[in-house]
Amino acid sequence: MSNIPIVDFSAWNSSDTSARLRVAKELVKASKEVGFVYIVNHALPDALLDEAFDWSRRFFALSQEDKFKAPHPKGWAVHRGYSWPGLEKVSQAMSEENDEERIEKLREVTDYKESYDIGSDENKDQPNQWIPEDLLPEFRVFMTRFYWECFGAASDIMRALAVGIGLDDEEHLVKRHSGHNNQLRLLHYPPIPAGTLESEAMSRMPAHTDWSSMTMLFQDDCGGLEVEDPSQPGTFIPATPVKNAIIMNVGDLLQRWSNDYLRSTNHRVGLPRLSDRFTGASRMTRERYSIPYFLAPDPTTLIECLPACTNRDNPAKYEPITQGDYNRMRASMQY
Ligand SMILES: O=C(O)CCC(=O)C(=O)O
Ligand SMILES: [Fe+2]
Repeated sequence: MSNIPIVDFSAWNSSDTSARLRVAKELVKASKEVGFVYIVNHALPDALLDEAFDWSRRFFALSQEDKFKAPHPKGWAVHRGYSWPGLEKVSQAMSEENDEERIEKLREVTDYKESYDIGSDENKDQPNQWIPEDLLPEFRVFMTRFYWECFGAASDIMRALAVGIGLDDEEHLVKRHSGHNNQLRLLHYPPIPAGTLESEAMSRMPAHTDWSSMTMLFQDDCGGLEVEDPSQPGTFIPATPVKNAIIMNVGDLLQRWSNDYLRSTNHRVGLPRLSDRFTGASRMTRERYSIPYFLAPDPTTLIECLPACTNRDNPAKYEPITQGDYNRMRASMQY
């Protein structure tokens, strides 16, 4: 079993003030100490999550030619549509001088995954790249609904975080997220010979932090997600799949916003954990599906130290920055 705390969210939507406060405090304690938490008894029905994974499987089962009808636009400015294995390279790098040479080096190990990114249709800066409707009828309708259902659940989590941090206004964080700047990502890690992961010739997803405000992650039963142990840097603990739980993690923006009170923790995806991870002579790993939902404030939102996270003895550590500027700084290294 892993050491990632589990928070039962059912009391959050009750009228019992002290039970609500308890949920909020538990959530913030986990976000402070580990940066990752399983949330159970949340607002998203099991059937909805099953359906999301069904659609994801159907999407990635389309032919390469069909998936290429909604390609991720070239460059880093628009993060929507289909990314084929090897296109994206996750890294911790920040944009600096001599980027080209550094990006070349980073790309030497391929991330063996494919993804499809979806946002709000009203976000004109990040136009969705839908596949033609007849290829997968109702896919767009479902994903649009799922996107907004996820935002509803995320809003509850943000309210609980605000209360747990001790902000006067429960809506403080929600008010800064209209929902139109979030990103829903379908991820598929195809089967791969275990040896190529072991020798690090390829990776599923190397260690990184998210630059969201927070992320909700859904995963299938394959396993492989690992979280850096805050008490032992460099050691990773498995985020064992818990059916229909939301794995919530704090992103870099919320860490910065909270003056490092909440922790944005390194995580990665490696070999499946389960005993049935390999098949055949070439030791093919199981394929894996996951669905992260990255929450981001609106681009003009100024990320400046939350009032409850600073005092005379603990001054603000970071300059205020808009979400847009921060995102540009990070995203330009990714594609
Ligand atoms: O696939 C996963 O479980 C993790 C994905 C992830 O960390 C990310 O997309 O940032
Ligand atoms: Fe991540």
